[in-house]
Amino acid sequence: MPQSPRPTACLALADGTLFFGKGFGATGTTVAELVFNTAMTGYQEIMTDPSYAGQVVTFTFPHVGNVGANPEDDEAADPVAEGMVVKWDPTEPSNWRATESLSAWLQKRGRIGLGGVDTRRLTRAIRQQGAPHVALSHDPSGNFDIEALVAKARAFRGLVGLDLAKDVTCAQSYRWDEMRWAWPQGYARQEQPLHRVVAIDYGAKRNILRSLASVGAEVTVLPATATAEDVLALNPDGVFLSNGPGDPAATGAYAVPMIRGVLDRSDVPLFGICLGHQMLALALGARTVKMNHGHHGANHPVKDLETGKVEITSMNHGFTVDSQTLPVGVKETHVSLFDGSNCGLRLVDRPVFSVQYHPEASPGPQDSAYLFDRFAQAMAERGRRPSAG
Ligand SMILES: NC(=O)CC[C@H](N)C(=O)O
Repeated sequence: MPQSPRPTACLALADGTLFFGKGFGATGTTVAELVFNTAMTGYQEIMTDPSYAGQVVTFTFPHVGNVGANPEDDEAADPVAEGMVVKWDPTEPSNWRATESLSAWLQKRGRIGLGGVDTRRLTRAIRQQGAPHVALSHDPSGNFDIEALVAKARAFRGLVGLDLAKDVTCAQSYRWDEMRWAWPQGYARQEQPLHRVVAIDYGAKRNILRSLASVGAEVTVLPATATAEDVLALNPDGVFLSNGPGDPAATGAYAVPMIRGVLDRSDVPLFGICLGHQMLALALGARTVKMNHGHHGANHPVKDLETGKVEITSMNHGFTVDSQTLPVGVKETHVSLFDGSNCGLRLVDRPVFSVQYHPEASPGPQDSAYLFDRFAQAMAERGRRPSAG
């Protein structure tokens, strides 16, 4: 597609590197951390994943925008990522589910897009600099104050120490009652609720809640700041800790006491995903650290250390659990085959476990869906014990 002669969007990295291209979506300027995502499908799910709060996403897959946007693929009510950077100008949608173009969808929801960028060069910069701070600006006039943009990027504080879960969590508790299955074809599912699950929403993706419902959970979602008393008052069969944005150590200020309270005062199975995994690790006494450029994609190989099986996973994280700090009684269960970083843990003596990746996929492969079954099985086993409940 021919490029407009005058660029209408600009991405300024804090080191002064500039990328110009064609703006789409909303106009304006935003500052954020910049990451790249290698998934070949699912840009709408990625943009609406609440874990991307405070971040702009560069898509390494070159064709983005070609299936438009639709009301079914949202992982949250609105896009949460601050903006997106793509190689080509988004094309008109060509898909039977599309109800609007990517550009119109972003514009209505106040999110900025930049197209026509050499995303391979940009991705190399992200790898070398380690998730740089950026200012992204879309202005149809094409008049950019470059120095001001670079200064804005430099002034951005970054995600370390930032609790963003409180910004994306639900305002009040609710029951998940959508009658849609996480895996419409080819995967076993339960039609009747068998277990009561309390899910703490740090920025939960919808397909996680669907996945819990698919294995027979009646899911009550509580806001991020729920206490152990709030959780235990609902007498759950299992507790779930969701994914979410920001620094786990910051969110842990209120999440860790809740998790500790639940662990100390009950024997309910507990399952965590991504931010939930990191906060469970913190509650057990381990440490989390910021990664260089993180893991964001749908092609990350992970080894299950207990079965020896490799699963291809969906990932989106910029912090990681330092496995060297896992205390006695906590077993590392999964590792990344890309860089050996921790991808899962469990308590040796009770059904409390978590993974760094996204078994609900959306987008991504469904290799790890067995983890939801494992959670359901743990709840069923506890229910069979005479002392349970
Ligand atoms: N997907 C997630 O839950 C992300 C967790 C955390 N915000 C991180 O970046 O590591």
